[in-house]
Amino acid sequence: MEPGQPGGSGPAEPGPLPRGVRGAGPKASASPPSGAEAQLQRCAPAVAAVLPAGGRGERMGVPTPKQFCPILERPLISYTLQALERVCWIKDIVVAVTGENMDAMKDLIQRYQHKRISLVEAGVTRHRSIFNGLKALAEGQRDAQLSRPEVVIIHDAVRPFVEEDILLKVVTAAKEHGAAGAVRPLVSTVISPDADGCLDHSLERARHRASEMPQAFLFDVIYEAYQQCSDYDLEFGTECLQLALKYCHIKAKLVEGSPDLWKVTYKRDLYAAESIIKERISEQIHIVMDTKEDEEHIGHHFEEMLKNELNHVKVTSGSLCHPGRDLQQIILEQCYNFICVNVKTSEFEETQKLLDVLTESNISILYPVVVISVHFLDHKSVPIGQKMENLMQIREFAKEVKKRNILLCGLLIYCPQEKQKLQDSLRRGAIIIATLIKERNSGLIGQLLVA
Ligand SMILES: Nc1ccn([C@@H]2O[C@H](COP(=O)(O)OP(=O)(O)OP(=O)(O)O)[C@@H](O)[C@H]2O)c(=O)n1
Ligand SMILES: O=C(CO)[C@H](O)[C@H](O)COP(=O)(O)O
Repeated sequence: MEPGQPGGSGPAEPGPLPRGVRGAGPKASASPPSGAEAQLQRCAPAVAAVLPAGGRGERMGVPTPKQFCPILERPLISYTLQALERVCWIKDIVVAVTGENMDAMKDLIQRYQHKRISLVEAGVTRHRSIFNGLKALAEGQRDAQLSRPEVVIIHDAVRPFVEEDILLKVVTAAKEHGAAGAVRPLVSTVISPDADGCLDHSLERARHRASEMPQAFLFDVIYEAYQQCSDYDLEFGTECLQLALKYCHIKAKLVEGSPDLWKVTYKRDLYAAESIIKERISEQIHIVMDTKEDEEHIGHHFEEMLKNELNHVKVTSGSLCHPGRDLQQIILEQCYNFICVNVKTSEFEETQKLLDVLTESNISILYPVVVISVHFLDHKSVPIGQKMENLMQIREFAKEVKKRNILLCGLLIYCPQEKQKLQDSLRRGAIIIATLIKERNSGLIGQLLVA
């Protein structure tokens, strides 16, 4: 499966090529390149990325280094790798990891099927870790799989929301200026204290910027800078752009980045990152119904209700047994939320079919997929005791599919004959569904909620 953006709104589409950047979009790989593309590819620089991931995350205050802290049960660094590897014109991604985390990193690469990754040993400071990554590229290490790139991107492993757009901008600017980096307006004013802890002076906020990542450099420039720089720089420096200026006289081009480029540093940043990811993977819901025949059935009113109530998300619908919108296509679009509306039976036949398709697709490797099996309780239903007995099987199904990162819940909608009361039940059902999808709470799996 091709990884997409971190919780992104769509599949990993290759973007435009930076002027002179070698790329291999679907067109380039499927058919011979056109004249212009071929020329572009010939004069294009090779681009690699170095990700320092050897820190201890002391400010986070937890024993696990923050790059390995789980977000929706997947380590933070995996989201960053996913964001970089979806950019097809980045040829190699070199990650600097400490010896003690090397095996964990290798497992992670295998488990989440990351591609184009090489590992190097981290250094005791961030600059030393980056330098180790650059050396591996310069020397074409890793069994000659790596080659010296023309442009190198440096990006912190703990900034998971980096988009292709900003990578393209910094690489293009680096090609022209020698170095480039993403910046943001300052949130707070920067002040200098004197030796007594009193205000010495403050900086004019509008004239300064916060330096973020990604940054990009002509490889020869940054490698030279790291070779030249002092032990003091390697020990206490925090700014790669400064090294390029100090040792190679290259004035980096500063590029405005998005607010999502912030660095996960404190515990609250993990919660913020989780919220962003949850929001992004909740943008689409697909409804599957076990019949399309009985147009008057309550199931169709419920589908309408969902479409009205969840109007901030894209709601699509289809059936597993009738030709309609192809489920495979929906999965390719990276939909992570499915509602199975069971009209015909009180069994899980249709839900089971849906779970089989989802399991086979591997879509849940990267994000937890929510499946809600909806059932109706009306005056025509089989005796309630029997119905409940059937529905309680959901516990077993849920336990089984949780192993595949699928979160299955049941929803029983009570259907009184009075129209207004029925509408209220359906609306409550829609609200429960919206909450289950938004929260993605694995504590609720296997529960049968009643609306
Ligand atoms: N010796 C180090 C120190 C830091 N980093 C990496 O540099 C990035 C940014 O550094 P920072 O946020 O300071 O990370 P930590 O050093 O882990 O955090 P802290 O300062 O809170 O300990 C992180 O991806 C971190 O893993 C690294 O590769 N090698
Ligand atoms: O801020 C930065 C811009 O250059 C770097 O991204 C880096 O994260 C700084 O690391 P540290 O928090 O260890 O100083």
